[in-house]
Amino acid sequence: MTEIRFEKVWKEYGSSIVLENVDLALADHEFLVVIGPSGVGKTTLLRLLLAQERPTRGRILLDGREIASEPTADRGVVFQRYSVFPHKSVLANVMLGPQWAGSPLVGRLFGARKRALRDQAMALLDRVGLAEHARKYPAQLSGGMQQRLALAQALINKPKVLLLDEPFGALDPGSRRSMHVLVRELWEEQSMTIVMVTHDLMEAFHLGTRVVAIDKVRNDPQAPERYGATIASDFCAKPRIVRDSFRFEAARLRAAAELAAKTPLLTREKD
Ligand SMILES: Nc1ncnc2c1ncn2[C@@H]1O[C@H](COP(=O)(O)OP(=O)(O)OP(=O)(O)O)[C@@H](O)[C@H]1O
Repeated sequence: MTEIRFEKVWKEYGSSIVLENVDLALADHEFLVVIGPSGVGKTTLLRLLLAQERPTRGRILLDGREIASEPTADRGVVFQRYSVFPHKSVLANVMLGPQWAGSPLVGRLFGARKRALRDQAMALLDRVGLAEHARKYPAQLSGGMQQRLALAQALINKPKVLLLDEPFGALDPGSRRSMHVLVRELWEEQSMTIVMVTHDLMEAFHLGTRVVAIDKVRNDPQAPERYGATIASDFCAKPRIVRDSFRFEAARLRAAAELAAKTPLLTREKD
């Protein structure tokens, strides 16, 4: 069970308000996609969930408890790029997190523990289609393969929540499609909650069980930092049985068209 709750969350940097009064409740095993214009605060929302940032007001609860002030293994993350270590082999990249967690002083495990971790990492690499590339280095992999590696790296800790920050943004359409399938399968198999940021509206509605748009509902052109962004619309595709029905498909297309009609909301660049 993993429930996430944002309660009147604000994030301010000095006098600049990035997020204001964000209220959001996520049920267990939700696949939430967050969309919104560039610079509005989507990554900030993810960083708050990761505990890389603290709310300046309000609180974030994970299963009823305020989230730890340090990032912990129950939340994995995949960024658009650069989330793998270039000087480590594919296999070593996947083993790295648990090695540091199991041996904080030297970052290495030995004997049976190391063998068990290696088996686990190889099984995961097999699952994401990289088993035969285990000895290669990230620079020898395609962009799509590097993102598969980043996924394996995040999943080795069995996170309750997987955070994806535009994970497919740099991929060609073919790699994107195969990553969509993989992420949906992993989400089903591992019963995780996923929170993903994307700029791609169709991707959002294709993958998510729920899509929220964040934007500034109040705006002061003279002082753009005076107001923060909050949840501007929330499309919930539930119950899940409806999700795959024609009725859902019609609703999904309608909602996507409505949001697309608000194109300025999604394409407006930061002033
Ligand atoms: N550490 C920080 N100090 C000050 N301002 C910050 C800090 N981190 C983020 N911001 C500001 O917060 C705002 C939101 O940034 P954020 O990266 O969350 O936007 P985003 O919606 O993810 O943008 P994009 O879609 O372009 O990636 C930006 O105006 C950014 O300059």
